[in-house]
Amino acid sequence: MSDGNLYLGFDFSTQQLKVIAIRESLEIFCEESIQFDGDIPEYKTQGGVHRYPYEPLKVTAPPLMWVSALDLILKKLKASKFPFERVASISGAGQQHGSIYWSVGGVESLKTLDPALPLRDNLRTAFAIESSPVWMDSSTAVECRNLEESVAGPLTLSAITGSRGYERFTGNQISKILKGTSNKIARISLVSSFAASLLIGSVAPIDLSDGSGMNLLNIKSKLWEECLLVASGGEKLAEMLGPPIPTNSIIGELHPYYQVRYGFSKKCRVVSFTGDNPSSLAGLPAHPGDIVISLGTSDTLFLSLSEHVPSLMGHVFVSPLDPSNYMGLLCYKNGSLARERVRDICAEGSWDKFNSLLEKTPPGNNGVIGMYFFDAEITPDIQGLHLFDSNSNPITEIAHEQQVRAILEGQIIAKLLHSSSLGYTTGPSSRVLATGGASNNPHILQLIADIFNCSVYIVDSTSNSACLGAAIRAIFSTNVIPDTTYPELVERAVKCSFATEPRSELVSLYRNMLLRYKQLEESILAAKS
Ligand SMILES: Nc1ncnc2c1ncn2[C@@H]1O[C@H](COP(=O)(O)OP(=O)(O)O)[C@@H](O)[C@H]1O
Ligand SMILES: O=C(CO)[C@@H](O)[C@H](O)COP(=O)(O)O
Repeated sequence: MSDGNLYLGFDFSTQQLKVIAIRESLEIFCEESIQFDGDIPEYKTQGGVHRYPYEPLKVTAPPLMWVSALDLILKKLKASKFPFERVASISGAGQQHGSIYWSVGGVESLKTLDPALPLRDNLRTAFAIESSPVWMDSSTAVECRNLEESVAGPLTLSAITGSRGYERFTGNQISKILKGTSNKIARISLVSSFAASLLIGSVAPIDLSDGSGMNLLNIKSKLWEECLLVASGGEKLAEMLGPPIPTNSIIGELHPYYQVRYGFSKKCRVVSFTGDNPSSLAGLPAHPGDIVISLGTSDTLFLSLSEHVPSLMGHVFVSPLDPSNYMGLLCYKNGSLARERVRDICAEGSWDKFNSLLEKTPPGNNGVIGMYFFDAEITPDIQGLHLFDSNSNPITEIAHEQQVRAILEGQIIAKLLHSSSLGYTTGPSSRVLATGGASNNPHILQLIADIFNCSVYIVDSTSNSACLGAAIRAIFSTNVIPDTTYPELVERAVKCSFATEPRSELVSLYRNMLLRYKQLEESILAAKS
C-alpha cells in the first residue's frame, strides 16, 4: 500500500478520547483511544465526569484532563511509530454543549506552547474555570426559563435556535458561570473548538453545527442572536465566543509545537472540529429516510432534515454537511451508563451474561415496562426508576432477566415514540444506521429492528463514526479529492453492512407496548406538573 497522506479524526467524547487515521484511499490506517477513568486516573473521574453528592444536578469535567488525554494519545501513537509526517490534515469532534473558559494567560500560553513540555504543563493555569460543565449537567433550569422569557417563550426560542431552553445548552451554562465567578474570562470554547484550539495554538472559532447546541445561534441567519447573547452573558459575550464559522472550514495550520515534539509536517492543516453527533452524521452514508441511532454514553437519534419545524421536544442543528440544511436530534442522558448499571446489578458486570438474561425473557417482557432514569433525563424531563406490570400498575421488584429486557425495550420504545411524534418516521426503504459502543451488541440491534420495524445496518470498519466523520471531513475540506461531493465521498469511504431485520410477528406486540408506554410517560409527566 502506498505511503501516501494520512488524515486524522479525533473524538473528545464523554468517557474517552478516540482517534482514527485514514488513508487517501479512505481505508482506516489505525485507531487509538484513551479512557479518562482508567488511563489518567489522577483526575478521579467516573464515566469521564465529576459528580457532586450535595449538588445532584451538577456534572463537570476538568479541561486539563482532556489536555492530558491528547498528550497521552499522541505519546501512544509515537510509541507505535505512527508516521506523523504523513498527516496532511486533521479534524475532530467533541461531546456537545460543554464549555471551557480560557484565562487571559491561557490564551497567551496557547500561542507559546513549549515543545519540551507536555501540553498539560504548558496549559496548567490556562483555565479561569477548572471544572467545565458538561452535557450531563442539568443545574440551569432558572437560566433556561430566563432565556425563554427573554424571547417570549420556549417555542420562540426553539424557532430561533432550534431548541427550547435546555439545561445542558451552553448559553444557559455560561449564564450560570458568569453569575458565579469574578475570575477574568478571556474566551469561551465548546469542547469541539477547545480541542481544535489545542492544535492550532489559538482559540478556534465555534462551528455552526455544534454552535447550534448553545441556545444562542440563530440557525436561519447562522449568526449569534444578539438578544440571547445579552440575556446570557451581557455585552462582552460576543467577543468571548468570537464569530461562528461554517463547519468543515480550514481554521489554520498545526502549531509548530506538534512538528517539534512529534514530527508532524509543517504543512499539516486543521479543519474545524464540530459536535460528536454532527460529526457522526458526517461519518455515515445515511440516505434520505434513514435514521441514525447512536448508542454511546448518551443515546441519540438523529437524521438529516431539509427544514426546521420549531418544537418543545428535541433539537434542530445547522447541518454539518450543508449549512442550508439541518439535522434533527433527540438525546437521552440515560444511555450506556444506565445499561451498565443494570448490567452490573443483574449480570455481574458482564455483557455476555446481560445478553443471556435477555434471552430468558420473551419480547414484550410479559407486559412489564421500565423507565430507567437514574440521572435526570433529557427526553423527556423525568427522573427515577419507574416499573409497571402488565396492567400498568406500578411495581418495585422484578427479576434480573426482566430488568435487562425492561431497560432495553423501554429505551428503544421511547426513541420510537419521540421520533415518531416529531415526524421522524421510517418508510419502506428506510434503514436504521446504528453506531456507538453499544451497537457492537447484536441483541440490542435486534431489539431496535423489532421495535422500529426496520432493518438495521452498521458500519463495517468501526463504531466510532464521530472520528470517522472527522477524518473524512479533514480530507474533503482540503480538496484533496477533486470533483467529488461530500455524499459521494462518504459513500466511498464508509461501508455499511446489513446487521438484522425485524421479526414481522412482533410488530403488533411492540405497537401496543408503545401505546402503553406513551400513556405511562404522560401520566408521570402529568403528576410532575
Ligand atoms: N457489548 C456491549 N453491549 C452494550 N454496550 C456496550 C457494549 N460494548 C460497549 N458498550 C458500551 O459502549 C459505551 C461506549 O460507547 P462510545 O460510543 O464509545 O461512547 P462515547 O463516544 O460517549 O465515549 C460504553 O459505556 C459501554 O457501556
Ligand atoms: O448532549 C448530547 C447531544 O445533544 C450528547 O450526545 C453529547 O454530545 C455527549 O456525547 P457522547 O459522549 O455520548 O458521544
